[in-house]
Amino acid sequence: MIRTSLALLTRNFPSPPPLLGAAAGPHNALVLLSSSNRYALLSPTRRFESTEAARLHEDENDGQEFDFPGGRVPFTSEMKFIAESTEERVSCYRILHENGETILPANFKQLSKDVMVKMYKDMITLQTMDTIFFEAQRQGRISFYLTSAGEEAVTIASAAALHSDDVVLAQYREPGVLLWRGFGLQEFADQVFGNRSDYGKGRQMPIHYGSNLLNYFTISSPIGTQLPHAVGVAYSLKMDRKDACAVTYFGDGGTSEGDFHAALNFAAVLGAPVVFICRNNGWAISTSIQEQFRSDGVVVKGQAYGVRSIRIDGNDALAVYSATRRAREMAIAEQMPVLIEALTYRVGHHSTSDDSTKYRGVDEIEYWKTKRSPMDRFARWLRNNGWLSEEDESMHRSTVKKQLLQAIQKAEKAEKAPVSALFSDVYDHIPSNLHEQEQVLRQTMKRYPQDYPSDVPL
Ligand SMILES: Cc1ncc(C[n+]2csc(CCOP(=O)(O)OP(=O)(O)O)c2C)c(N)n1
Ligand SMILES: [K+]
Repeated sequence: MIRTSLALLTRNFPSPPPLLGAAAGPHNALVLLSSSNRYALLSPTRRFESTEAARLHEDENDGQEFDFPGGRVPFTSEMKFIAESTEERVSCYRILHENGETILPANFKQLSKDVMVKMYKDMITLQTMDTIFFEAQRQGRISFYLTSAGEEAVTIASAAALHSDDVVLAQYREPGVLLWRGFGLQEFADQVFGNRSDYGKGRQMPIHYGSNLLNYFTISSPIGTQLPHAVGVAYSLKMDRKDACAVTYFGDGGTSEGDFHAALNFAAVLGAPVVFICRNNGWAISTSIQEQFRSDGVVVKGQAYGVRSIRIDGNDALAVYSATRRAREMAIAEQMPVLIEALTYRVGHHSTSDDSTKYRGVDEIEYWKTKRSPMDRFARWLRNNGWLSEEDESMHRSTVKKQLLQAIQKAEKAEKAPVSALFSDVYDHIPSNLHEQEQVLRQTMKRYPQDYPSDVPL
């Protein structure tokens, strides 16, 4: 098999790149790795072989259908364009009523109390972090912050459904996932204060968290870049035959980036085990979803790329948890991507640099905050089950608040990373142009000390 494919490769590439190895790829295709880091996919499937049998069949059915790569295509004499939309919108999977009662598939009682209670407590922690860090920014102690308010269930309930080996590539409004995985309050505080203990050594804006230990790629600001990266990660998990998947998060705005479309297609074609989770929260800064797309949201885009998809109520923690768990199982067992569109709402401003009342009504925000809160709904269900008491909840709230204030004090006092850290960690041997830049920076800092922070060690 390998020999045949190598022969094929040699035929198709006049001077093939030196081969480093071969591995089984999707649909038993062979993946050949070359030293130029390119690979060729040699599919053993009969793509363009319109077989004798198929041609005979065509004759038999009077030319009613024909064989075309991908399957048989029926003919029609009716000139019919595919409609730009369907009459009915794609329905939304939900299992928890606003009143905290489940719309019950009976087996739903199988949920673990510990997992469910931790989910809710992490939502409270996230909410507390958001309140305190937001205030710290308003007090001028940190430069920037961005909350997850209104989207606590999407991130925390989905994180709870994953395994720790699954690799997460998030946008920026998903610290809930990191929190679920065990990132500590001190680690969050060190990052937003950009001190020496921050894993990024203060080189990124606040909220650009990352953790090697917790399989969470460091956030990068440009919208959508994490999507093709996630497909690459998933494909590598596939090649290593790992029992894990990649999970990537993004907003509705992110789906207008080319990277979203490239990633979906790339994932479908390669059979990459990746779960795409779109937080459709209604707004991309000041751009509403009515201005973002004309389609029925995001879920319908999956099918066009050959990706199994579901729309869920992102404010129903149980729906998020169960759909993510199932999506993960399918992605790994069937080695394919799955798309989840979670309908939710960004209750807070886009970030501390935004005032969202300039472009949306206060009524709309209030409605989502009070009538459709993901936390209130989930808390009602937990209380109905006798799994959570008001005392537990308020105790957790005050403990977290105290711990976070301590963490902030420590993070604020901690030394910043030295100037040299700006130039390290990318190259093994620092190139000469970076050495020059470092020298120029140091000279400028000496000449204009008033323009540079005094707490950064030289
Ligand atoms: C490539 C790129 N274009 C524009 C921006 C500026 N920008 C930052 S956040 C954002 C909105 C993204 O909205 P969405 O993906 O819906 O996520 P949300 O903020 O609603 O969670 C934009 C346009 C950016 N960071 N990167
Ligand atoms: K990104």
